[in-house]
Amino acid sequence: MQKPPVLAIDLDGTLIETAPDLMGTLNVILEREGLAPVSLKQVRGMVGQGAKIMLQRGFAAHGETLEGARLETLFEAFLEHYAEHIAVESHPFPGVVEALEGFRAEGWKLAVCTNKLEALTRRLLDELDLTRLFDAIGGPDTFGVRKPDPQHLIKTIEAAGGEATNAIMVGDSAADINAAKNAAVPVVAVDFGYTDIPVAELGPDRIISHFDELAGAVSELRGAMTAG
Ligand SMILES: O=C(O)COP(=O)(O)O
Ligand SMILES: [Mg+2]
Repeated sequence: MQKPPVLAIDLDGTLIETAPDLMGTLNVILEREGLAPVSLKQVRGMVGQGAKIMLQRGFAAHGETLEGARLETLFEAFLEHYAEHIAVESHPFPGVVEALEGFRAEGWKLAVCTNKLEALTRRLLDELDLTRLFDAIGGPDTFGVRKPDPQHLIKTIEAAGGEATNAIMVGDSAADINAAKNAAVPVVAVDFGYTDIPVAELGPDRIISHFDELAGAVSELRGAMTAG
């Protein structure tokens, strides 16, 4: 029997506007270390490779290299503070819930494929009452691989009950687009997320500016898949 189609979706900057809360915690850590806060605009270019890299980028913005034991200590502090402040301002982007409910009604399985740690992802989705929408959640620690490694995407799709040959990825940054390309999964990019490089330069198959454009983009890609 054919497996159901899977929509695998990135979290930060694609499903959820998390930058304000990520910035809040990053700035608490920077202040503790005697450094000035970073702006929301800066943070939007730092997210996508996981919180540890974001923390390093926050220090790099001040010309500081953060590594070794100090990195690990501050990363622990970051996780502790962020877990307690994960849904202060974070909220789904407009149209997310309606669009995803539409896909579910049509028989799609939905999966989150994120470089945010799985426990934090679950906590955030629980707080926003969104966990119910997803058949699988794959963080970088769930399978021990992280985007742009294609295995992160492939294993997440399989955990949702599907297969990579019958799936579509939605994301906001190079990690997402490259993971999808590496897995030969068509990819839709949102242009309102977090990336230091404009998504148009990263070669996604489609670009959308609102979740109400997702169904149209996906059916175009499905048409191309069956035609090809
Ligand atoms: O935590 C991050 O930096 C990135 O998370 P994302 O993969 O959901 O964008
Ligand atoms: Mg993202």
